[in-house]
Amino acid sequence: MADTFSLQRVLETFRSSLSEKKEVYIKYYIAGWQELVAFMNSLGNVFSFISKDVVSKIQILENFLSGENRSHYVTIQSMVKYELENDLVDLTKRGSHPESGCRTLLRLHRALRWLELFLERLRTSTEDSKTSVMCSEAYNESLAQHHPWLIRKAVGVAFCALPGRDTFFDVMNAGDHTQVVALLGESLPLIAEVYQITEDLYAKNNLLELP
Ligand SMILES: CCCCCCCC/C=C\CCCCCCCC(=O)N[C@@H](COP(=O)(O)O)[C@H](O)/C=C/CCCCCCCCCCCCC
Repeated sequence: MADTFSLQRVLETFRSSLSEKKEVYIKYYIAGWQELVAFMNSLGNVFSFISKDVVSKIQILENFLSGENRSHYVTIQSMVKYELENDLVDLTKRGSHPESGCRTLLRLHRALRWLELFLERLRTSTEDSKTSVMCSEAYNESLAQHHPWLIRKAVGVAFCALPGRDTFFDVMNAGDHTQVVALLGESLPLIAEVYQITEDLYAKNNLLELP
């Protein structure tokens, strides 16, 4: 991973995550999240409880990717098939498989929806738009529905420490504001496609509420 965040690289990793058959490569999906975590770390310690959670989930998936059953963890589709066929997923309450690939990836999948909603707000924002408002609106429409009160409160506090819109645009390292907006316009359909493919797969297999 490079030192400085670049929106272009996030776009490339999510683009690489889609196979010709429209399956999602876990390796690149994780790489996209690693880029985003690097960005979040650059925002300061107030976000460390969030990035630690993402890093631990990335680590769980990386262990599957390099473990003895790695051939089943190439795509999200192959992972779901393998874990379901071999009863490796806690479907209704946490039991012998508390850290299955399916439930771990589901947490990142829900966060991807937050990202999509937030970036769409950023893309269409105006000079006086507040990142904290855009972030919390996107959060309330997505992840918040899956988080208990205490987490929602902590996340609300963290949002207040977000830098302004101009800083976000600069940190993306994608040129001037017009170029950033154009790149966001290119990135969002890709992120949305990866999200939708995963959502449909999880819905088809009744995996959207894994404990
Ligand atoms: C393109 C540049 C601009 C955007 C860059 C954004 C970078 C964001 C990077 C990561 C986003 C956060 C991902 C959060 C994943 C949360 C997964 C989750 O829901 N975990 C909870 C449930 O897990 P289990 O307990 O069931 O294992 C866990 O309880 C949560 C813990 C921490 C709170 C997570 C809050 C997420 C808030 C999302 C907004 C992040 C704001 C970042 C600001 C840029």
